[in-house]
This record gives sequence, structure tokens and C-alpha cells, in this order.
Amino acid sequence: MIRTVITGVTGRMGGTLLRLVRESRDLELVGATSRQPTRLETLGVSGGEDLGRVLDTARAQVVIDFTSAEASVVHARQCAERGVAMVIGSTGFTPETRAEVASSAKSIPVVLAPNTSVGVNVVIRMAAELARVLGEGYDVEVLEAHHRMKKDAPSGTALKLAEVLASALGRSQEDLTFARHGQIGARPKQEIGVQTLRGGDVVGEHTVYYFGEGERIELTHRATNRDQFGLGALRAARWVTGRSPGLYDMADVLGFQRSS
Ligand SMILES: NC(=O)C1=CN([C@@H]2O[C@H](COP(=O)(O)OP(=O)(O)OC[C@H]3O[C@@H](n4cnc5c(N)ncnc54)[C@H](OP(=O)(O)O)[C@@H]3O)[C@@H](O)[C@H]2O)C=CC1
Ligand SMILES: O=C(O)C1=N[C@H](C(=O)O)C[C@H](O)C1
Repeated sequence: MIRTVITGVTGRMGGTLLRLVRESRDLELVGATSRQPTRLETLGVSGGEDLGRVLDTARAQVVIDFTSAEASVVHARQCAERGVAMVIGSTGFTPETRAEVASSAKSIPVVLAPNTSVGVNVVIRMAAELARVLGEGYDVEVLEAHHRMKKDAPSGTALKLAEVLASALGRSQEDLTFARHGQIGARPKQEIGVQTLRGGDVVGEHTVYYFGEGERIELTHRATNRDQFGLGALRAARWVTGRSPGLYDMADVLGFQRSS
């Protein structure tokens, strides 16, 4: 059994992960964190507010962390100090906070993935391949929609899609456009637009549009509940436990070749 700690267990993903770990045959929950520690007892979970303290007693092998970028930076440091592997699903990283996680990953294995659903990761791969095959004759745009409680925008997945599309098309970060308003003029050929919708209880939807002359291709993934994110995170936890230190992503977990 893989000795597992869940951070932010009282969150949306935390609750999903708690159920899935309990249902699994090979992961054992040995602790959890919450900023509302009184709720842990109700959930029948041992733990507290501070991950460092939880790890000092739990003898954990892996921490699954879906909290926030800022919290994940701290959690990664705490795991690195104790030699505990990590799966980080939080989004909203800046280049600086990502670099801090990379620094922790010099001493522990960390899977950092803005989307742990296997389906989304297949779509990310297909999106890059489609862009490569279609080439320059198509205007590429990414649209994402999420629930009204989501704090970061665009989603980590949309940013990842934009990154792999830019790489596939030989474009740079400067070609990404995150909003349009006013007298913007004709669309620059090189542009990759990334747009955000927020509302209701949308779990997570991503579409890549390839607008051509006289046709349009749309590649869409729609999550209708959070289970696939959770199941992918458990898969990543099994994969990362016992690995060499390093910063990994879902492409590594799924054994994709490094072409995108
Ligand atoms: N990789 C993937 O596949 C997916 C990634 N996500 C990402 O995971 C993260 C969590 O999403 P979701 O579960 O919907 O969000 P929630 O707000 O429901 O849960 C986040 C949890 O983390 C805790 N938390 C937040 N900030 C801190 C902090 N600074 N210190 C300690 N604990 C903290 C929250 O505590 P409190 O309740 O007290 O606020 C809460 O328990 C987001 O970044 C989201 O984008 C989400 C779904 C899938
Ligand atoms: O916050 C969410 O809910 C989600 N966040 C992830 C992201 O930012 O890409 C993944 C998923 O779509 C749900």
C-alpha cells in the first residue's frame, strides 16, 4: 500500500481524491491537511493544518496536492525537506512559483500537471499534432470554460494547450493573446488567442479551434465530473512513488514520447 497524504482535503478536488483513495486497493490514506482542521474529524481523517507537521508523523510516501500555486510551493518545500514524492495538480503558477517547485524537485520526484485527466492529456497531444499537420493556413484559438468559483484564468490546461500549440507552430509566448477589446485591427497571422468563460458549475471545458478558409475544426474536451482528474492523480501517485528526483508531467506518467 502506498502511504498517501492529501492536502486541501476539504476542497472540491480534495473531496474527490479522498473518496477515490478510499476506494482504491493500493493507496492508503495516512494523513490530510485542511485550513479548516475541525472538519477533518467529520471526514474521519487524521491530520491538521500544516503539511510539515502531518508528514512528521505520517511516514507518507506521496502527497497529492490540489490547493493553489502559492500553497503548493510551500508544500513542495516541506516534502523536499522530508524526501516525500508529490503530485501537484494546482494551477495558477507564475514562472517564479514554477521555478520554486522545480527547485524542490531537485531532491524529490514531482509530477506537476495542470490537468491529470488522461483524456485531456490525449487531447493536448492531438492538438499539437493537428496544428503541425494543418500548418500555417489556420488561425488557432483556445477557449476554456469553468465554474464561477475558479480563481485563476486562463485555466492551467488552456495555458498548457497554448504552450504546446505555440511550440508545434514555431511561435513564441509573445504570440499568445489573452483578451480582445476595442479597435484591435485585423488578427495577426501568428496570434494564438486564449479566451476564458466563467459561470455556474461547469467542471472544465476546453476547445481548440482551427479556423481555416471555408472550414473550421474544433477539438473539445468536456469534463462532466471531477473523477477523471482524481483517477489520473492516483495514477500519477503510483508512478511517481519511488522515482528519481525530477520535475515530471502527465506525458511522463502516460509514457508519451517527448514530441510536444
Ligand atoms: N490538475 C487538475 O487536473 C485539476 C486541477 N485543479 C486545480 O486544483 C486546485 C484546487 O481546485 P479546487 O479543488 O476546485 O479548489 P477548492 O478551492 O475547492 O480547494 C482548494 C483547497 O486547497 C486549500 N487551499 C487553498 N489555498 C491554500 C493555502 N494557501 N494554504 C493551504 N490550503 C489552501 C483550500 O482551503 P480552504 O477550503 O480553507 O480555502 C481548499 O481546501 C486549483 O488550482 C485548480 O485549478 C482542479 C481540478 C483539476
Ligand atoms: O479549477 C478547476 O476546476 C480546474 N482546473 C484545471 C485547470 O486550471 O486547467 C483543470 C480542470 O479543467 C479543472
